[in-house]
Amino acid sequence: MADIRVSFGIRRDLLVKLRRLPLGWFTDRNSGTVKKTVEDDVAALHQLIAHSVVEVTAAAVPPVVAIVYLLAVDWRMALVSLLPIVAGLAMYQRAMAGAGTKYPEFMEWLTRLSGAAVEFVNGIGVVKAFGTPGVASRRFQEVSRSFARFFLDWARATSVASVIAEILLSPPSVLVVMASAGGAFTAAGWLPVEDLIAFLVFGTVTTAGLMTVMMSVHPLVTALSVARGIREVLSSPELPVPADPITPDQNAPGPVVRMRGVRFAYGDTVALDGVDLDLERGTITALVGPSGSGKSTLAKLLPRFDDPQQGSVQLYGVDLRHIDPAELYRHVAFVFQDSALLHMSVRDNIRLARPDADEAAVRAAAAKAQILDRLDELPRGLDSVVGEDAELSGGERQRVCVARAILADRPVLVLDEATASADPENEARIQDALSEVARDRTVLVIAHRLSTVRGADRIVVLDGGRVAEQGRHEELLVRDGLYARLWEHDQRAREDAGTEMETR
Ligand SMILES: Nc1ncnc2c1ncn2[C@@H]1O[C@H](COP(=O)(O)OP(=O)(O)OP(=O)(O)O)[C@@H](O)[C@H]1O
Repeated sequence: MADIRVSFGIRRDLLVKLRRLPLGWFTDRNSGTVKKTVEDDVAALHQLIAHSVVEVTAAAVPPVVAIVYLLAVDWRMALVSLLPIVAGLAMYQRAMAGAGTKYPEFMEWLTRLSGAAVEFVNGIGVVKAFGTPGVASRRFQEVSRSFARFFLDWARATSVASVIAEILLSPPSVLVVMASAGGAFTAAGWLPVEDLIAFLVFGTVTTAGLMTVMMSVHPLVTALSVARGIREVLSSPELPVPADPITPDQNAPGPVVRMRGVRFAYGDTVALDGVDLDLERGTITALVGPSGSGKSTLAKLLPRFDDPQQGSVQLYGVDLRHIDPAELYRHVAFVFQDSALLHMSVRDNIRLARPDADEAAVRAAAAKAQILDRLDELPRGLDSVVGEDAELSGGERQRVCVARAILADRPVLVLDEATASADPENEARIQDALSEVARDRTVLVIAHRLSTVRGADRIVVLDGGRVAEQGRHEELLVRDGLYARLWEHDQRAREDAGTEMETR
């Protein structure tokens, strides 16, 4: 019972914590890692509390009693009999040296290995289509090879010591030592024969029990590393929640979103360096810029994935840090590349924010997101379940997320345009979906392909974490700066892709 209470308590603390952590914390970790901590790791701790502790205690009692008894019978003989055990434990200690650091590393390798395996399996479709099996399996092979190297080195370093430990601690070795020492003691007249029998009978108890104790050390080491992981989650810094939250007024004059002097760094990497940005009511603002220029970092500050280290992000003139998070999400919706679909029907996925939305509203949102016809083609239409019979491409999944955002009907939307499936038809659909979404809304879109956002009200070009230039498409082309270069590059890539399609 105690263990169930403890596991339940830890899980509850973890879930409360997860609700308070900034969304940015989750983007730094994949959902597998979070699940592992909450479910698997807590289960491992349960295993420890429920089983290992009891097992270790139960296994330790007989040898301790036997040793005390033998010491009482004849302390000199008892000390001699303990020699192989002391030597065995010393060897074992040597074998386990470094396990405290090696074990977490071993667990990390397992996570990496399963990640690479999942990637490999997921990529099999592409492999079949393009016929380059070597490329896809290479990463998996590399990871398994490095894992094998790590494991062999570790095993080699410890195997001799652990084999000697096992031999020394095995009942036959103890018996051999006891029989020869006991024989000598008896011959010298130091030990009566009946006491020698007591030694031979109870002597093996000491080592058999110790072996069980040592077997249980393995789950103990696991549990310690698990406990470390859980502690790390529980001690991660939370997003400060305002004591006296301010409710923003949607009708406040001025821009809907205002960023001033925003600076954000990941450790030493400065991602944003003094960014000023206004999002005017009912407009689409496109963020463009070379890879790594800070687009995602900037966009994620608006739904408060993290707080900037300097400067401020305001919604209707109120700093996000003064707005209650639940209130913030009544105003701001977001669709990022990794926006997840849940394991439920497509319909329930779309109406996640409004579970009572009727069929007409769900279909209207899907139509606006340019995904309705595709969903109707699924085996069970909108009843099809994601992960079962609703097989959707990356771009399609994202359009389902857009439908969800449309139905949620928040006045501000942050959208990271899908990089996947860049075919012209998809592109046209994204553009249509965007103009639907933008009706009466304030939209910030990260554009990976400039052609989808040439109609945006304002294009903000980021470079090295700063706003390099901003304006409408035509204005920026005339300036002949970074945007003009990116545009030219984009056009050339499209032409090349077009030629490639034709020659196929
Ligand atoms: N979680 C993170 N930890 C450390 N550095 C990060 C992290 N996320 C981004 N960065 C770094 O911050 C900088 C800005 O990254 P960001 O992802 O915002 O750029 P981006 O313009 O969105 O790039 P892309 O177009 O490739 O998605 C880059 O130097 C990037 O390497």
